[in-house]
Amino acid sequence: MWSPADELQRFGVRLTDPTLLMCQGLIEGRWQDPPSGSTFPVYEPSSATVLLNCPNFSRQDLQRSILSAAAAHTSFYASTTAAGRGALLKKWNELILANKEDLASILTLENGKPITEARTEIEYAASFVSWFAEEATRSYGDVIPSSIPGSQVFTVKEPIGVCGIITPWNFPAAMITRKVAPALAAGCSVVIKPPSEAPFTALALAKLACRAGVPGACVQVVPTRDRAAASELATNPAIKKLSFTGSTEVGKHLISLASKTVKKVSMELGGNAAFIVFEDADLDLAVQGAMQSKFRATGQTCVCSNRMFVHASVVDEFARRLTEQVKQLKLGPGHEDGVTQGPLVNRSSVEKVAWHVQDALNLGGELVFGGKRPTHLASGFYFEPTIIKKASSDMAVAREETFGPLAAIFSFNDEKEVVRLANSTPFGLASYFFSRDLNRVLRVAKALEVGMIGVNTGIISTAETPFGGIKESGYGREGSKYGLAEYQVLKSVTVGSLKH
Ligand SMILES: NC(=O)c1ccc[n+]([C@@H]2O[C@H](COP(=O)([O-])OP(=O)(O)OC[C@H]3O[C@@H](n4cnc5c(N)ncnc54)[C@H](O)[C@@H]3O)[C@@H](O)[C@H]2O)c1
Ligand SMILES: O=CCCC(=O)O
Repeated sequence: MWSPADELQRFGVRLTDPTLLMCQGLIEGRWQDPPSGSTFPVYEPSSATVLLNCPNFSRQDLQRSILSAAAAHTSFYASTTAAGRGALLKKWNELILANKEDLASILTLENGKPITEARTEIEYAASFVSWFAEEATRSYGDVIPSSIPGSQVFTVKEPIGVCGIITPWNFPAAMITRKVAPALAAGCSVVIKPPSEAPFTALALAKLACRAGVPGACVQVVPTRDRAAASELATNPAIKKLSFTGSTEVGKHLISLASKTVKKVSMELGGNAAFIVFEDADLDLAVQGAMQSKFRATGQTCVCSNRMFVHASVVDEFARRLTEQVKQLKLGPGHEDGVTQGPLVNRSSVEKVAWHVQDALNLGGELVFGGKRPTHLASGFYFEPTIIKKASSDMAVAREETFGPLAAIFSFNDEKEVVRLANSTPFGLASYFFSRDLNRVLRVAKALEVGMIGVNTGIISTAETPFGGIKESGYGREGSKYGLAEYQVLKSVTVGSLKH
């Protein structure tokens, strides 16, 4: 009998557990097809061919999913302790790690990232599950001395209810677990609308959650390509919390929809990270940080450095050393041995990078490396890792995130000037800077208007670090000791008329 996993053999991939690849949604606790029979194609980015067709659910399907998630939430919370939910998450974490190779294979096929990076993402995704397995049991309230004689005040934290989860394609596993794990830890149920470019990793993760013992109706996954249908998660009154990761444009639209029913909202939106190299920096460390923060996921992360500001006295040497490193990158299909840079996710992403490069060159930028689509990989969504010097504020790359492998190098002369340039964007997600001067480190860290800063490092993403932005990069924090509260409400209880 045909199974979706058979189709992967066309791409040279065999899963150890073929049942992880699901071409159905998980609704009302059951794996099912859309009543309409509708599907949409999901592409394999290195060949630009159809990987598989995914079920395309409707607004009505989302409505029944939300209804059943509401009933499931009530019994889930009533029948579990915090320790019990922690145990379910621990089991889920073990299953994710035990199935890392299959999950990474599915992720690479739908997203394009190299298999080594996909394995790292699965470990990163699992780290949120194990983190919140522990946090579940550390959700403390307060006892507050009352100003009213004979009264006592205490607080409890309760699950907010059904959560709508909408995630992007660039981290098909980690963006799911960073939201679902704290929601389940708090005792909520979730309805997930996975990215239509990469829905199969989310479905596989949900399958493992069910195997771990999470009730299917508490972790529903409803793929759809219909944006109007997906917006049900922002409008339906039974959804009490909307957690969205994606572009600022879509985030703003969803905030306005969610405001009609005053939902609690978390928004992890776009960035435009500055990466600053001061004259006193360790240049080799700065180049290493640039490689980590620029070329991870082929430049398609919200925390990717987008504008590299390098002090004029070291800019040529920095560009030379960066070019040496970029020459070592191997571009190709994610499943091929030794590949370090995969394709972009789709054609429009390639067009955006090509446009940013052309615009920079038209406005006086100097091409140092790359700059075009590679001719030997013409069939996929590829763009060469690219370095441009002499970037300036009038270029598109200065205003918008490229979301691709373009390192645009600007030069600067003094600290105040570069801090002003770094902050001159509506976005405020992440920044990086390199300096050996402790006073400068503290001064600049204070002055940068972002939610996350990397000092002398290009890696800032871990389960224990609060993840999130300010300004138009959003609000709310994921991961860390703050992540659980996003899925809880605080209730205060005043007990009066106490007799002594
Ligand atoms: N801050 C963060 O943590 C973070 C993390 C990853 C990505 N991002 C941002 O995400 C963007 C790239 O991802 P993308 O292209 O998938 O973003 P996107 O905003 O186009 O889509 C994100 C998700 O929203 C869905 N969606 C789109 N329109 C919708 C609508 N009208 N109603 C309901 N759902 C809708 C998409 O199908 C997808 O699942 C970048 O801007 C990136 O910076 C931010
Ligand atoms: O793309 C944004 C998320 C990436 C990360 O968690 O480091």
